[in-house]
Amino acid sequence: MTSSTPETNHPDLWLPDWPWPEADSHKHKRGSLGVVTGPAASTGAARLAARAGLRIGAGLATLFCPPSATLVNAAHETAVMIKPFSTPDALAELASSSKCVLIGPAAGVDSTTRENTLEVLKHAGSSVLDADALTVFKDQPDALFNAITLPAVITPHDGEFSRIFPGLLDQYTRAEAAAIAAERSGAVVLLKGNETLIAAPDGRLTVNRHASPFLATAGSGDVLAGMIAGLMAQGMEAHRAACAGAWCHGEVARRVGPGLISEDLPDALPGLLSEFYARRA
Ligand SMILES: NC(=O)C1=CN([C@@H]2O[C@H](COP(=O)(O)OP(=O)(O)OC[C@H]3O[C@@H](n4cnc5c(N)ncnc54)[C@H](OP(=O)(O)O)[C@@H]3O)[C@@H](O)[C@H]2O)[C@@H](O)CC1
Ligand SMILES: Nc1ncnc2c1ncn2[C@@H]1O[C@H](COP(=O)(O)OP(=O)(O)O)[C@@H](O)[C@H]1O
Repeated sequence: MTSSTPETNHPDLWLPDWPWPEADSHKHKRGSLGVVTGPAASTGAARLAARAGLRIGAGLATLFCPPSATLVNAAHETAVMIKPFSTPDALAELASSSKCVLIGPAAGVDSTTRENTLEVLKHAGSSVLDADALTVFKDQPDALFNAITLPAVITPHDGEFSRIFPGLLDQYTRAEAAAIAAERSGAVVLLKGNETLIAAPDGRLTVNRHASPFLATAGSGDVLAGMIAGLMAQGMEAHRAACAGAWCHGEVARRVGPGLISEDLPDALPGLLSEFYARRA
């Protein structure tokens, strides 16, 4: 493959397509986001993501959780809704009524996550896969790639990337590796790092350097996945949503600065979004 030169991420690439609500909008029109949680002791990551998705404008955000996790989620959430499910079939039904579903953060590395991920890919309008939803396919990445037929974004860090695309980071530059991964998987691939590469299967390739080292903290990637899923729930195209999510994630991190914990990121979005809103044509 020839050397890939990525375009630098900037609001000009995606702000014209920002999904602002119309005067006659209502919550269902703004788009519904589902986020799958792990079992009772592993629910925080999905909650971070769901809050980020709601803050970035999804009209509805719902945690889809195993019954054992209902109470712990309910005890934490107010605006985010909760729907328990017991089987992959039941998750398929919930996913069918969602414009975008995010699965992976603290989902668990087991056959349940694998089955649930395949149902999400088949039934949700679009999907974002992160963390354990990628790791569970490390022995059979083609099973994952073959299931990607609808718009999807995958958001691996280097460890997760190497599990499903073994060897690419050793043989190629990060930009080339991301581009090959997007072509191979059929998903938009967002390869996280201090420089984040965002590659689409159609060849678009973007690098995001608008970030902060204070993002090196537990849960910040979960928030990023939630932001991207929240934009896709509102109908934003997958590569633009990934670029917009990465830039906004970096910007709110810069605004929070030292002392940042991942909970701070969603709640810093309204200030940034107000500035964007004032700038719209
Ligand atoms: N609040 C919550 O509930 C939170 C829950 N979370 C959940 O925790 C689960 C585990 O997720 P995880 O990311 O910590 O570990 P995982 O991918 O299983 O393996 C880690 C190994 O991968 C490698 N590695 C290489 N590059 C890397 C990189 N850039 N960043 C990180 N690792 C990198 C490195 O190995 P090494 O290269 O050092 O040999 C490292 O030892 C997952 O379900 C997640 O969603 C978190 O989101 C936090 C908030
Ligand atoms: N040194 C850094 N500079 C800029 N961004 C960083 C840095 N370290 C981590 N990040 C960003 O923080 C996020 C971390 O995501 P991830 O590794 O999935 O963490 P978690 O699983 O804890 O949510 C990614 O968006 C990554 O790009």
